[in-house]
Parts: sequence; C-alpha cells; structure tokens
Amino acid sequence: MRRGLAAGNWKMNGTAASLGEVEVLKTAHPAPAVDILICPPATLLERLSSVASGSAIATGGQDCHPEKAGAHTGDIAAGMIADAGGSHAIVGHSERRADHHETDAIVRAKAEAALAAGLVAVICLGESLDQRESDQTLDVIGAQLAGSLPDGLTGANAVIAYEPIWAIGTGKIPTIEQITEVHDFIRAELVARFGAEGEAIRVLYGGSVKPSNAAEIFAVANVDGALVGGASLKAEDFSPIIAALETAKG
Ligand SMILES: O=C(CO)COP(=O)(O)O
Repeated sequence: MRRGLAAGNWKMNGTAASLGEVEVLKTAHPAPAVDILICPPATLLERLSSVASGSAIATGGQDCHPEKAGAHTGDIAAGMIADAGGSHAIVGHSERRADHHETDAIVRAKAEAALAAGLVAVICLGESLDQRESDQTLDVIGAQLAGSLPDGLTGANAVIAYEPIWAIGTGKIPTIEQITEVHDFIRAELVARFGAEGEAIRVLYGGSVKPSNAAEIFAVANVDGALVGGASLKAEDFSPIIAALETAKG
C-alpha cells in the first residue's frame, strides 16, 4: 500500500518567523503514519531543514534548474537543494509553467535534474478552467504526463501532483467524481508506462485543500495525499490535514 504524503508548498511566503510553525508541527506529529513534506522558499530551506532535522518532516525546493551549475542568475540547481538539506523538488507547478513559460520538455529536464541529484521529483500537472469546461481535461493530463515525466520513475523517486489550475487558491475544488476520474486516469497511465512502479508512485491532489474538505478528498482510492498551498502556512491548518490523511491512509 502507498504511504500517504502531506506536502506543503509555501510558494513565495514565509520568513524566519514562519519556522515556528514547523516547531509546532514537529511536536504535534512526532511519529506520523504518513509522510510530511514542506517546501519553503529557497531563502528558508536550509534553516527549515535544520529545524526539521531529526523529525518526521522532510523538506524540499519549489523548483530546480535543469543544469547542475552555471550562469543562471536567480536559479537554483537540484544539487543545491540537496546541499541545503532538502530531499524533494517540486517541478512543473502551474504557477511556474505560467509565470516562467515552462513547457513539458523543460519540466521533464528539471525532473531529470532532480533525480540526478538524488531528490524525489514532485511533478505537477493540471488543466485550466477553459480546458475543463471544453472537456479536454484527460487529454491535457495525458499530454502533460507524456511530456513532463522522465523515464525510470519509481515510487521512491517520484510523486505526481494533480492540481487543477482553477482550484488553486480559489476555494473551489472539483467534485469527488472529477477527482476520482483524473486520479484513476493518472494511475492507469503510470502503470501503462512504468509497470509495477506505476502502482507505487504516489499521486497527490492539490488545489484549495483545507481541513474542512481533506477527509472527503483523501477517501478517494487513488488520492495518496495532498499538495497544499495556503493551508500549509499555518500549523493550525496543516496539522488537521495531516491528521485527516493519517485517518484515511495511515
Ligand atoms: O498550488 C497549490 C499547491 O502547490 C495549491 O494551493 P492552494 O492550496 O493555496 O490552493
């Protein structure tokens, strides 16, 4: 059985004061029945990793550059995430695909760089509202899976996050039937491409996950956890989401 994963993406939020939230989570979840991951802004990764050290909380970056090093002002290499104590790298988030014009090919190259640095790649995909309303969701997700996923993915080196763009930060979530349909589709595609490992790769749902809706989302068989934005910033919101995942998947 796949172990649940509660992942927090702090996006461009957080300062040194936010490290206190991690202290609270550490105390509240000393031996969780699921995995916990926090991806803070790069400025906090090393400090947060040190606060989380010795606890059940893993840390990661929100992006990585495809290259190992070089003249790429403002970018961060996967090896630097590992050096700062991170074990995961989110790649292909819709905000990066939109703000930084990242294509599936770029996302794939970034995921490959993450794997080469020994990180777990958390590869994000999801449809826009237009695509959802014109019934293209599964086509879009299929194309993103085909284009963004490197070869050789396993349950140990990759996580997929399905995040419908229109559900991110909006308070709207798809119906449970829609979440079930997409997650079942992703699972089938993963198994078709990666065989038994496709069964082991965790598939997270992301987009307006809150303490109030977490339990119903986690009840879906092929939802293995969540990639949480806003509700991961405060321990008082993230902690009940972790607890709901423990109840559903622990
Ligand atoms: O984009 C997300 C996580 O990567 C989801 O963000 P919200 O939980 O704030 O909707």
